[in-house]
Amino acid sequence: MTPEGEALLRQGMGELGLELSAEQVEQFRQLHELLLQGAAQMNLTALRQERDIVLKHFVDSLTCLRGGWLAEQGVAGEKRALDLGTGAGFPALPLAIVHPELQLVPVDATRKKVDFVARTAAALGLTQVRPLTGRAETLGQDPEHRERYGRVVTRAVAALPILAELALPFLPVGGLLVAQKGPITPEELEAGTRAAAEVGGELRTVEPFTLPVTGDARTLVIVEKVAPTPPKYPRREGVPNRKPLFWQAT
Ligand SMILES: C[S@@+](CC[C@H](N)C(=O)[O-])C[C@H]1O[C@@H](n2cnc3c(N)ncnc32)[C@H](O)[C@@H]1O
Repeated sequence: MTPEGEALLRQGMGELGLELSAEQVEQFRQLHELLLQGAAQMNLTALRQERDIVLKHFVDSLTCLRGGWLAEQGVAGEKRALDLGTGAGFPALPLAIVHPELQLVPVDATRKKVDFVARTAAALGLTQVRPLTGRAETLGQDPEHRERYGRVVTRAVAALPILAELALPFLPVGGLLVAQKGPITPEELEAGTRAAAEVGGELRTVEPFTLPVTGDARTLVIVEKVAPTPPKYPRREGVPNRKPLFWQAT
């Protein structure tokens, strides 16, 4: 990472209220390098420019900390958080760098992405990160994972009605889904609210905000689990996407 990249990282994190230690900056530098190496070998991320990686992966990932829904309450209560559809490790890896006390389980359906996340976490010394290959539909029905995570965080994975069905089964009553999204339409929000209710969730808050430095529009959606998820959810692999609850598949 260039000195300009490092300055941008510090500026962006500063705007989120995070002051990075020299060790954390070094971990982000390594993450940047490994991401570029990985992207050269496989289809890992569309972002290749340093500025984009710093702002749209690293800083953007940590916007899930807004409001304290994830880490503060997560640390006080249930310490395990699942990152649903982590891809190349976002938000899990930046989150693990700034919150080493959080036990993180990044999950993705694509093995080669999960292998990358596992190798990268090991290289960065992030021993609390335990990546897992699998589909949320299957893991969410597995007693080893169902209702076993205090928080589910997810960035840029699916429309809210789909996320509700995929994420809520992992939470016990009282657990929270923290969904990082771009701008959200009233229709998606309405369908998401209905879908959440169907699987035992209640919308807590919808917070529009802008990404530091770039000013890009983002939304943080928090759903609380208020009742057990009916056993039929999540439906089998592919169905939540093909036939989303209360929502038209696109
Ligand atoms: C657009 S990428 C986003 C990756 C990452 N969260 C980020 O923000 O860079 C969506 C990821 O979700 C994964 N995914 C989508 N549906 C999934 C499911 N049902 N179970 C597990 N992973 C899923 C895909 O394999 C893909 O890697």
